[in-house]
Amino acid sequence: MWKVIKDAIAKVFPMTISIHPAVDKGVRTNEVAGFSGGSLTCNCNNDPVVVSVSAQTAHNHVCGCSKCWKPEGATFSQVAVVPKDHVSVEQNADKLSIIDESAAIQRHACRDCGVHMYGRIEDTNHPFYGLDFVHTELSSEEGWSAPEFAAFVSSIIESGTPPNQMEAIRDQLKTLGLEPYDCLSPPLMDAIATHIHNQRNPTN
Ligand SMILES: N[C@@H](CCC(=O)N[C@@H](CS)C(=O)NCC(=O)O)C(=O)O
Ligand SMILES: [Zn+2]
Ligand SMILES: [Zn+2]
Repeated sequence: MWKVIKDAIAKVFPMTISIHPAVDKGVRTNEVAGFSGGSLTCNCNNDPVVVSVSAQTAHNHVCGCSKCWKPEGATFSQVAVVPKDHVSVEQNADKLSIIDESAAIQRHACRDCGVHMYGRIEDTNHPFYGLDFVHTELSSEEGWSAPEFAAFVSSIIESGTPPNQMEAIRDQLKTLGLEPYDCLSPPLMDAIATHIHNQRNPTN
């Protein structure tokens, strides 16, 4: 009974949550044509890890999965991809360690502040092999590609979001122009399925 009342209250008075600081006040589409990257810096005050990204990112999105790094207070991570040959660690590489060696995306995080500096796929058969995952909010440069959609939205429940807030959160994402999906966006899911089909049906 109490749950029914709580759900009814949540419906009438939807709470707005912090999706991510980069989008909470509206998605800023300040992408610059010809933008060619910048530096990502971890949150350490001393000896920060610095990673150079020498290309524009693609498929920027917010991700609700429990594995992607989120800034303090954010419910979603903001994450984009870039060819791995355009990612290099410039300073304090010794502070990096891989969060989970068995994960498809090997997230290289700063041991001191916990920020994930880049996620790399080592499996050459993976659909996204060759792309690194990066959080462009760690850069002071302006011009990065803007987030386009929200991925793994239902997964925020795994990190503690009450299920009765999901409808309001999906509405909040839609209002921001970030279409919510419970996995990746249809074009990316199609790309994954195409890759799998082609692997199973080699032409030569
Ligand atoms: N429901 C899971 C979803 C995890 C997941 O599949 N995350 C996606 C988006 S980042 C992925 O591709 N993960 C691969 C990996 O973490 O290696 C969770 O929240 O932990
Ligand atoms: Zn750090
Ligand atoms: Zn994720």
